[in-house]
Amino acid sequence: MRKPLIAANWKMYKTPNESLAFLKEFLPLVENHERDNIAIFPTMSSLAYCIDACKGSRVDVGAQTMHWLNEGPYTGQTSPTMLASIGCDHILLGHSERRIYANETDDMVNWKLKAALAHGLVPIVCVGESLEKRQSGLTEAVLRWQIACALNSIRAEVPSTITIAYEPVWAIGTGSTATPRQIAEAHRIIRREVAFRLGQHCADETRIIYGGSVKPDNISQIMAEPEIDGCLVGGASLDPKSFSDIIHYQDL
Ligand SMILES: O=C(CO)COP(=O)(O)O
Repeated sequence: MRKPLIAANWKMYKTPNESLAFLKEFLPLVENHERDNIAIFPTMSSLAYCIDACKGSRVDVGAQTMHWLNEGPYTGQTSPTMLASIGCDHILLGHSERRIYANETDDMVNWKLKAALAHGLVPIVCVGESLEKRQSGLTEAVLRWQIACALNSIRAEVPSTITIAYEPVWAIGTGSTATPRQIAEAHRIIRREVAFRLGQHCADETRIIYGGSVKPDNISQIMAEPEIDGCLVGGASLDPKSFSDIIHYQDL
């Protein structure tokens, strides 16, 4: 069935030296951890160093964004070919901070998802409603729309490599985590939409993870919901001990 994924999104934190110092402490802490997949998403400048440092470990490494084309006159961009060529195997797509601050549209997320699948990168597609949309009763409409756009003209593949991250914008970096019930409800909406687009079999295999103020002290309640297949952690993943505690939540 769906093996959980616990992932760290480091956003714009950590120089290469700081990333390597993190890994030096963190990798021994998760050496024998087999229950979950583990991934880290460092900044572009740390990516190649982290890929090298994680070789032979249980930790996968991905980029936080990419362009959808292989090359071209696009200053500042990195292509899927370039990521694959340095051994990068995961890619975060459509994070709300990219949608808000880099004007990433639903169409771009769809193009990037197609490019990721074509290059064998494991995509994590982020969706989630703003506080305003939730308060207007539009959570379901937003989630269905974002999923429908992201999956537009994508063919179902079994086994499915697509992971969806439900990240309500109002819970990111705010300390106000969504309740396990709210998360489970959103995950059911997402899975129904994936089933509608790609078929039930594919939807059953699609991992849906949660992100938004996940911490060592709330991870157990979140993971207790069977709908929740893992977490995407921001702030609390920057410290090796804290991220390791999140991963080992069942053992603490
Ligand atoms: O955006 C997130 C992960 O992608 C969540 O960030 P925080 O865990 O800092 O709320």
